[in-house]
Amino acid sequence: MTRSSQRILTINGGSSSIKFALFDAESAPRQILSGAIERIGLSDATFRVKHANPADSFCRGVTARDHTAAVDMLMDWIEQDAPCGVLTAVGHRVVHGGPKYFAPQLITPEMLAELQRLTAFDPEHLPEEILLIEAFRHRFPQLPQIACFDTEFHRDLPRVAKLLPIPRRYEAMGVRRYGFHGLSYAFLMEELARLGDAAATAGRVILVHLGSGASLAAVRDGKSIDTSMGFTPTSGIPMSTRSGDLDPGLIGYFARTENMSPQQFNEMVTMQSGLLGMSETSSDMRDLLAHETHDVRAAEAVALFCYQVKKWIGAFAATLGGIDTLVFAGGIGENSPIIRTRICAGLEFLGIALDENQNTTNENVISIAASTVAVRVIRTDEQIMIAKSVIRILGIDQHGNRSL
Ligand SMILES: Nc1ncnc2c1ncn2[C@@H]1O[C@H](COP(=O)(O)OP(=O)(O)O)[C@@H](O)[C@H]1O
Ligand SMILES: CC(=O)OP(=O)(O)O
Ligand SMILES: [Mg+2]
Repeated sequence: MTRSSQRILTINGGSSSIKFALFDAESAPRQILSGAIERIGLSDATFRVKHANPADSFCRGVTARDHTAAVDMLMDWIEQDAPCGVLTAVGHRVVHGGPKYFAPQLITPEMLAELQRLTAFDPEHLPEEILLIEAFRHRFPQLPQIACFDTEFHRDLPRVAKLLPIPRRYEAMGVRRYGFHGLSYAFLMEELARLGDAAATAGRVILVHLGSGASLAAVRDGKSIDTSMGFTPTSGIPMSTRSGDLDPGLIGYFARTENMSPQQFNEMVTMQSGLLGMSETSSDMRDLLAHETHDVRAAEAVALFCYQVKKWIGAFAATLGGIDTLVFAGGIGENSPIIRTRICAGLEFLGIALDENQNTTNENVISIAASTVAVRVIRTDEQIMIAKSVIRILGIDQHGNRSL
């Protein structure tokens, strides 16, 4: 088979979107296109593709009433229209692997059965991710599929950061802190190393991933030593629609006063809270920034978000014994100077000082030269991390040939 004809598809399935990318199947994968089906389940769902060749790029309204319809649409497009070549493998981001799965690996029927069992660990991500894997298996039964777990980066958290202060017996059932956004964090650490930031291998780094889901990681000498998300991705800082950490007493309070069931509580803290819950208008940070001057709810949502991120940076500075490098990533972290300014305001005592000109234009380094902390903005890329794992696991060489 010729070098250019083989492709790897990477998939990042979320609760209302399927993001994907196509790569050349080569030892150093090159992205050919990226795309997404978004707003699945809503009347204004879209299917968009971004390709180096504008003629192959598009964004169109589609009917995608659920994930089954959306993945069928994606597979039809791959079979019929995509500048796809021969699909060699599919790599999936799988948010939770529970206590059993961390390293990227070939998806087997046994793993799928175990992931089904684990859906209680992450009912917001796993059911859709399993559905996507099953759909590809059904349509392309010979195609190898690889799972890349978001928990791997935090696999060796120190014991004190893994434990939950609840009765000990639950730990044996896998109830502990895991941490997520690991593909993004692994990419950021590779980028730091590539940029020659010494803290990437020997130093104290705080990674701040602010997307729809958002979390922070404290990294010492290249290893995650704590992270803001725990047992599920609902914990930590407030997010687009997730609450982040809450007083556990609320569960009993709402059960008594509102007759709220566990399912309703879960729905509230995952889908109706965070920026959306506080603002009562939007889960999108851009909307809130546009309305904060005339809508106190938007202003308070933004203020609480920045305050919580600042608090976690302070906590992780204590955990690490100081900071050498602070990295902002994710849709908010990469694109919003005002949010970065508000988060960093008052952190001068830690050695963090932003260069407002550099910050305003989203430069790679946004701290002043005299700042003892290098503050960076890095465009994260979870898809390339998946593609690299697929290539490694299938033993694909520089000519696109598989050895495994
Ligand atoms: N220029 C911007 N200013 C502020 N927020 C932004 C900007 N661009 C994107 N965002 C925010 O980024 C978030 C989405 O981040 P992203 O990493 O794309 O999410 P996902 O986790 O779904 O991949 C949204 O809240 C969006 O408002
Ligand atoms: C782990 C997680 O929160 O993922 P996402 O940001 O895609 O929701
Ligand atoms: Mg995300």
